[in-house]
Amino acid sequence: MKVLDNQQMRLLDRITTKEYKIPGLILMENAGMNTTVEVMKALNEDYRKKVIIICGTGNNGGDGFAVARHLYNKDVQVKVYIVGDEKSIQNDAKVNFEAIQAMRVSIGVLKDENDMIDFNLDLMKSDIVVDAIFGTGLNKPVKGIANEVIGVVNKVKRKIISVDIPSGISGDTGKVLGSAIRATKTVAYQLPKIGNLTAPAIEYNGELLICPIGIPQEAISKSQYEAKLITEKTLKDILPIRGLNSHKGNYGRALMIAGSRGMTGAAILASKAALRSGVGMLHLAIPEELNDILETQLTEVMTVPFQVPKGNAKEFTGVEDIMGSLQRSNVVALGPGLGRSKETEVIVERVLREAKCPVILDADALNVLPKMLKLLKKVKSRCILTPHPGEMAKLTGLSIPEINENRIKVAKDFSRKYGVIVVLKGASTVITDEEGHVYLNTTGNPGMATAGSGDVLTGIITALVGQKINLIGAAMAGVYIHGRSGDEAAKITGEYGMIASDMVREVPRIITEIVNKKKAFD
Ligand SMILES: NC(=O)C1=CN([C@@H]2O[C@H](COP(=O)(O)OP(=O)(O)OC[C@H]3O[C@@H](n4cnc5c(N)ncnc54)[C@H](O)[C@@H]3O)[C@@H](O)[C@H]2O)[C@@H](O)CC1
Ligand SMILES: Nc1ncnc2c1ncn2[C@@H]1O[C@H](COP(=O)(O)OP(=O)(O)O)[C@@H](O)[C@H]1O
Ligand SMILES: [K+]
Repeated sequence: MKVLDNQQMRLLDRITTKEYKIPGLILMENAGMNTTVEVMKALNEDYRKKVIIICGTGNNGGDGFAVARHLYNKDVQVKVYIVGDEKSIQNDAKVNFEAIQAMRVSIGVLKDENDMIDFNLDLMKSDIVVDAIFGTGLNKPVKGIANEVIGVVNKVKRKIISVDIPSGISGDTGKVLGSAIRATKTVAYQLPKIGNLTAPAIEYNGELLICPIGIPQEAISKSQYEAKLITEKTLKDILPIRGLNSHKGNYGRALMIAGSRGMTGAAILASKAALRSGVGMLHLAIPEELNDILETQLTEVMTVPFQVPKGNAKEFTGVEDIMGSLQRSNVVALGPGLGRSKETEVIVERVLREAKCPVILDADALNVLPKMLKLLKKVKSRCILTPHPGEMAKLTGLSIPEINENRIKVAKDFSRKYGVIVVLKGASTVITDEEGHVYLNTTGNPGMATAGSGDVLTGIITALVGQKINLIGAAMAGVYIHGRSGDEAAKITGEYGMIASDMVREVPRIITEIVNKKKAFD
């Protein structure tokens, strides 16, 4: 599904009205109708409940007036408040404004401090608030009366339904411009905007619903977009159905270089996740002293034990055993629990110089990478990097807040500069490729903020690349499946107590569910 910025959304609206001859008023009517359905659900057919609709003077406010009209017609107790000067209401919004005036819907105007007294009283008596102050037209920080209104609405703890985007959130970036409504539910129109899907806005949306408003599919298919949202439908085109006559050789021979003393768990989690994601054969390179432990834990994995020198890393001849295995592999992943030793540096450097197959770099491989960043450009195959914001900070020299405020830009710039795929992890994971394409994932939950969760992701992506899924497809499918596995695990265990192994357990079921739907579809 396409994800647009404000300007792209405005352009799509304009094309719909100009080229497809669908008046803006029809779109507004659909938007109003669909939002009314959500308000009715929130009312739960209790007509004693009161609804306050706060409208700005632009088209977002126009949608709010349309909602007011429909609710009033259904005998719901509605009060509309306008933030700003009603004289500046124009065009489609004006049509709806004049309609509710003619219908004698109760309307108040909020221009200054004095108007806040009645508003506050009404707010206390209300059950549901519809937020139609600003939508995609917000173009500067919220100040003055609008800022005050947002402040009191957030404090009063009512159910809040935001129209298109929580007011105060930039549709372009997801940043809070001054202050923003913290909604219970957001009804986004036709397509999500960047601001609906990127942090920090995801804290403000509440439940996000995407409602069609009648923009023609053809116009959508031609429209420009900033990013694509990864959905189950995306995966149906990525995950292959296994041939009846296939054998393990068809599903890849992956090499995982992971684990060190004190961090064998990372190697175990990444390996199990890879096996549970369908890789044909998995080799795990680990320091020889850990071989027995890992062989006992991982029945189906073949280990590649290597010698680690006691003193001088220059005598690290064990790296040749890893390189030997690398030559026979069709994907290599390195980093989980590898440690930040000199040996890790040698391994990462040798893999980057010698690998002919795709390379997946995570965790400690990323931690030592800043010393040899230029090598990324020399890799014979393609690379996927899976940093969390802390690792990305080391790779870019930016601070973690700088990264989190500009997640898409940071990932995109890095992908372009070094010619790699970046999976910037965290709530709403961003994936970018060498050509500047951006993909967003919204599966997952805060329960996944637990040690080992990233190792599971690396395992899944490795297995998918091993199964010859193209790299960007594997990254997309990997983060989606990983997030869904986290969501399933949270349903059983809850977010507090879930651990990375719980996610691994859910991975095969999620993949099967998606592939079965694909089979039914085909
Ligand atoms: N055909 C269309 O264009 C459609 C638009 N729709 C709605 O229209 C919205 C976009 O409408 P608009 O482009 O009119 O803009 P908005 O209604 O989002 O708000 C912008 C209005 O507020 C003012 N403004 C912006 N930032 C401000 C600030 N910080 N403080 C005070 N005033 C500020 C602007 O000057 C403008 O008048 C969408 O989010 C959606 O809800 C829908 O009705 C569907 C159809
Ligand atoms: N709040 C959240 N919502 C969705 N996904 C999350 C959230 N917190 C963490 N995750 C996911 O969990 C994983 C954590 O990975 P990482 O930070 O590398 O953990 P570790 O190094 O302990 O394995 C990432 O894939 C991340 O996207
Ligand atoms: K809004």
